[in-house]
Amino acid sequence: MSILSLHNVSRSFGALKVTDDVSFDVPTGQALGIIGPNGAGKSTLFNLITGNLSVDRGTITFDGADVTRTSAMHRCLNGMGRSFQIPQPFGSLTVFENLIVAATHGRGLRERDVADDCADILERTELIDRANDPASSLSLLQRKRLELARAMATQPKLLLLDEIAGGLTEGECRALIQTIRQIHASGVTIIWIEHVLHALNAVVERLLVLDFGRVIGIGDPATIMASREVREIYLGIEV
Ligand SMILES: Nc1ncnc2c1ncn2[C@@H]1O[C@H](COP(=O)(O)OP(=O)(O)OP(=O)(O)O)[C@@H](O)[C@H]1O
Repeated sequence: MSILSLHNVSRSFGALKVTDDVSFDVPTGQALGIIGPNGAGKSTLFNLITGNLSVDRGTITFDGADVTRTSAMHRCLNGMGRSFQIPQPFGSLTVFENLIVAATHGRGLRERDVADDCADILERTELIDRANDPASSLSLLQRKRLELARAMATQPKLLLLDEIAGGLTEGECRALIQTIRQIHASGVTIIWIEHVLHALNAVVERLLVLDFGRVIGIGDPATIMASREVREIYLGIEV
C-alpha cells in the first residue's frame, strides 16, 4: 500500500524543464531518501508534492486520494508535513508558541486541543528545556530541531525533510539522526532530501536519484550508490 504516488509529473519554469516525467511510489511506513546534484530539481519536486507549486502535467495521489489540484493547506490538513531548507521560525515567539501556531493551523484545531501534543513533540525533539525561550535564541541544531518539531506538530502521516542536516557538525548530525530515526520508528513515512549521505543512509530504506529533473535511479541505497550512472553523474567519479 503506497501513501504517495507520482505519475508522470512534469513542471517547467519558462523553457527550463525542472521536473521531467517523474513517477514513483512511496510505500506506507517507508523512509525514502532523495539525492542529486545542486539544481537537479529536488526542492521543486517537494514543492510539487506538498502543493506549494502546481504541476504542469501528471498526477499526485496521497493517502488514497488524488491531490494534484488541491492546495498546500489541504494537503497539510490531510497529513503531509514538511520542513524547509532554510528554517524560518517566528523568532519573537517562544519555541512552544511556534509549535502551537503550526499545530492549530496544520490540524485545524484550537490551542487547548493541541497543547499536550505540542509538549510531547518538544520532549521527542529534545527542545522541552527551551520551550519558553524565544525561537531567535536557539542554536543551529536547535533551530533544525524546531523545524522538525513544527512539521511534527501538524501530525503528519508523511514527513518531508528538506536538507535538515546541512551545516551541522558530525556530533550534531548524529544527534539529529537519532531523533529522526525515532520519529520514523513511530510509524511516520519519511521522504528526505539530503546532501549529507551518511545521515540519509542511517535512516532510509530506499534512495531516489534525480538529475536534470529526471529519476535516474531508485532502489536500495547500496545498489544505487554502487551503480555506474549514479557514481558518474552524482558523485562525478569516472568509472
Ligand atoms: N521559481 C522558480 N523560477 C525559475 N526557476 C526556478 C524556480 N525554482 C527553481 N528554479 C530552478 O529550477 C532548478 C532546480 O531547482 P531546485 O531548487 O529544485 O534544485 P535542487 O535540486 O533542490 O537544488 P539544491 O540541491 O541546490 O537545493 C534550478 O535551475 C533553479 O534555478
